[in-house]
Amino acid sequence: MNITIIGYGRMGKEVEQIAEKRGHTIVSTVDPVQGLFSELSDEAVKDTQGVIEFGLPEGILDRISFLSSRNIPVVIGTTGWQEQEAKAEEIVKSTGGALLYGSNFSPGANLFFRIVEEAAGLINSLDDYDIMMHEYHHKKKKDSPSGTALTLAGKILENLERKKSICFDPLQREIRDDELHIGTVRGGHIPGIHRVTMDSPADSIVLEHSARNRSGFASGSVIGLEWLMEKRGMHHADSFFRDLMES
Ligand SMILES: NC(=O)C1=CN([C@@H]2O[C@H](COP(=O)(O)OP(=O)(O)OC[C@H]3O[C@@H](n4cnc5c(N)ncnc54)[C@H](OP(=O)(O)O)[C@@H]3O)[C@@H](O)[C@H]2O)C=CC1
Ligand SMILES: O=C(O)C1=N[C@H](C(=O)O)C[C@H](O)C1
Repeated sequence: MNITIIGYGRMGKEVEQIAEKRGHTIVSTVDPVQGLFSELSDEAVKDTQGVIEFGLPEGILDRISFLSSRNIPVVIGTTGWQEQEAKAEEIVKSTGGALLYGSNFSPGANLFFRIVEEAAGLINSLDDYDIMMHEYHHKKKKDSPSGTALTLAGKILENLERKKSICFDPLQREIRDDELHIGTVRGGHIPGIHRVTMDSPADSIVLEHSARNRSGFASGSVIGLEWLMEKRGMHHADSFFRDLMES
């Protein structure tokens, strides 16, 4: 398949390598500084069959609208735009395009989401256990908490009745029993660690997903684009990984 990469930074370059290994061709890159094209245009996508974006949230709805109205399927890994998801869905629906969005495209993290959902559900009847989250990322990361942490938190809130909302730093008060605290740390070169701790007076259970590098994120996004080619509408990575894990 002929692919355009939007956002030619750490992830864009990793996607290029993995896509080529899977037999695809990168026909263009769009990035204000490092791309063959500095912005999305008809010229940038003239030979393109599908797009993978790992960029910044600014202008994301314009890019979705551009691609969807030209019937070019797009996989979006960019995080930090969750409040615009409903609008994106409307755009894709009204223009008849195809979009796959996920805060974390690594198969391991998606397996982790399912394990955490199950664990959160199990402690519904074990009131002694509180639950909390930590995430660690490299110092260049722009959004906080990470998209993955917000996805995980959403899954915990859906499955554990006593948690009703999320809170994160700065924290200058006690945690309420119905709050899920997310601690975020930035530093060094960490590709991404997400930890869920269930803590009781007697013991502590720690579940953790730790990315060794960015290859998992990139390969999931490329396989996600292959999956999306047959589809229309806006899809969440959950549906894609459910298909992958259950096939
Ligand atoms: N879903 C997933 O599995 C994963 C998601 N991510 C997310 O992907 C995003 C990118 O991460 P990463 O590659 O590490 O970040 P980088 O900063 O290395 O790369 C982002 C690139 O996008 C460029 N860019 C900014 N605005 C635009 C635009 N409008 N059009 C095209 N390109 C643009 C940036 O240019 P400039 O630097 O000049 O601004 C930069 O080169 C983040 O949101 C991150 O959270 C990361 C890993 C996995
Ligand atoms: O910016 C990153 O690096 C990552 N971003 C994603 C997120 O915000 O969850 C996925 C992964 O954790 C790496």
